[in-house]
Amino acid sequence: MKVMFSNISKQYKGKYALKDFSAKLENGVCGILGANGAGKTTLINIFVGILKSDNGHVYINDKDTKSMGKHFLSHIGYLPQYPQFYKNFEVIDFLRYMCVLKDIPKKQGEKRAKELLEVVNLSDACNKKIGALSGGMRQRVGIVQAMLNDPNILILDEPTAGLDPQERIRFRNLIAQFSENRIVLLATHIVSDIEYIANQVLLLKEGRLMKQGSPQVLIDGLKEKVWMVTATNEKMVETLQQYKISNMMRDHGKIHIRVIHEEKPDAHAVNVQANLEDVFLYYF
Ligand SMILES: Nc1ncnc2c1ncn2[C@@H]1O[C@H](COP(=O)(O)OP(=O)(O)OP(=O)(O)O)[C@@H](O)[C@H]1O
Repeated sequence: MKVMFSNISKQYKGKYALKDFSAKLENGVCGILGANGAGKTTLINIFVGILKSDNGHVYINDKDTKSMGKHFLSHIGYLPQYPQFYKNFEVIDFLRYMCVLKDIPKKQGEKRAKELLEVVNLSDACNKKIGALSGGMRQRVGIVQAMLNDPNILILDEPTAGLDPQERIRFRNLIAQFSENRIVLLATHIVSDIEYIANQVLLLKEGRLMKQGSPQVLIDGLKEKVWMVTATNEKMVETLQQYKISNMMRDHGKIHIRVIHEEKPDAHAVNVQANLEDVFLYYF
């Protein structure tokens, strides 16, 4: 599978939400990482056809999606940022309903729904009302509905918002599992959602693509730019004012400060291994 975004722009009231966005995606997990308001949802909405761009094109396997008509949707599975569920529906009835909307034949849909519920470990909740599920279980129902039509592009907009750490890890593992032979496009501002599973990361800032690459390539770009400074209270204030700080920890009366800076911030500063969170802070 190949997806190409070509020079996509979108303005709201004269302000760019997305400007000349171009990128190529291939099979695997692609994380779109950006702060609030960076343009992630705008990009996704344009991709799935909810929103029209002012300029630009999206291509799937070199075909312009504008020329693909309804057929385009058979490629797509989509979990929106704020999915709406019918709380009084049982899980299985909701999935049957989604099959109807997606034009999936009854028998095939039923089989697929049950298989997917098993994969996401929700078989036992099949006849539970959606309103009685936890946030994490509801998100898993969301991913099942997105996968019903066996899409080769799965699009997830902030899928782990509101999940506890255990559910977040479970969800992350599921996404990694679903990324075999398909493109998973995952928008988030939570670095840990993609740090370990993304093959490619797109850093989006104020509607523009700042940087793109594998997590390792992005991390390597910060080589010798992340430092550990051990400080006293007095020096801590000075360091906080002067530098970008990615972490701070007090330990036995000392303060360990993680500084992101081009040059050694202090004679005793020690160079440390960068991580994706440092990359995020460096560019934002
Ligand atoms: N319907 C709209 N009308 C006006 N401005 C909008 C509209 N939708 C989005 N915007 C603006 O476009 C910019 C990009 O918004 P978008 O929702 O795409 O960002 P995001 O990265 O998804 O943010 P978040 O992480 O908060 O969901 C923001 O400045 C936002 O205020």
